Amino acid sequence: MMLEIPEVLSKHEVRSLRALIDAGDWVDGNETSGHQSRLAKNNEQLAQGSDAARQAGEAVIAALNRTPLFIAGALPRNVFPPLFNRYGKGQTFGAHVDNSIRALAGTEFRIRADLSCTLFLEEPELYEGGELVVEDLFGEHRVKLPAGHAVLYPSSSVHRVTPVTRGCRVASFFWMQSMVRDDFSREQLFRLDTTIQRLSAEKGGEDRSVIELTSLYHNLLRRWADI
Ligand SMILES: O=C(O)CCC(=O)C(=O)O
Ligand SMILES: [Fe+2]
Repeated sequence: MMLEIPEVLSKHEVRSLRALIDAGDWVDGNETSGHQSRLAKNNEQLAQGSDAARQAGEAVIAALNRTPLFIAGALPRNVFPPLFNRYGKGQTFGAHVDNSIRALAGTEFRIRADLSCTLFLEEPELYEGGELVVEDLFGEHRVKLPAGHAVLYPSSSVHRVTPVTRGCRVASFFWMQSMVRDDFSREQLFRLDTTIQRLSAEKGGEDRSVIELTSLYHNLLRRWADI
């Protein structure tokens, strides 16, 4: 499932985050690449482990944690510390698949990447190109969102970023392990969750159907979740 998540960050928060990361140290993006994606990747990344990256990453995590749509769609178990990238004119990231396992060098922390996320940090009218293109059985999905908005997509998908031909695309990107590993099951839970919320707004939380569906939601989550 692909899911757009609007307004993870307000415009004001985007500006503060940009001030922080723009002043940081940027290095060749291949620092975090797997073997195959190294061939396809041509961008820059905020130096991993730098103060700016750590502080900015914490701000992104805090914003995600207060975004109900993110929690409902991702059912996150562990989020890899967010990274930051930018693509100037001519830069691109060709078709690749994200590594299945992500480890944080020098620590015990590692996750199975179930979901990938791009949080856009530049307004779309300020650069040309730089679309995230995610492939699935239904075709190609092109995504370019306002600054502060994010998209979640399965880490199992082949995806790419089209060449930037004007301006500079800036984003935060990261991977997460979900409590529900299977993309199909997670999507059914998300659809059930949003239906319950809609029904509950119409009929109130005490409505018998709302109670039954909520029970179904939690019983399926109980069955499928690893925590
Ligand atoms: O820049 C993006 O939106 C995606 C980056 C990406 O696919 C990756 O780093 O694996
Ligand atoms: Fe990727």
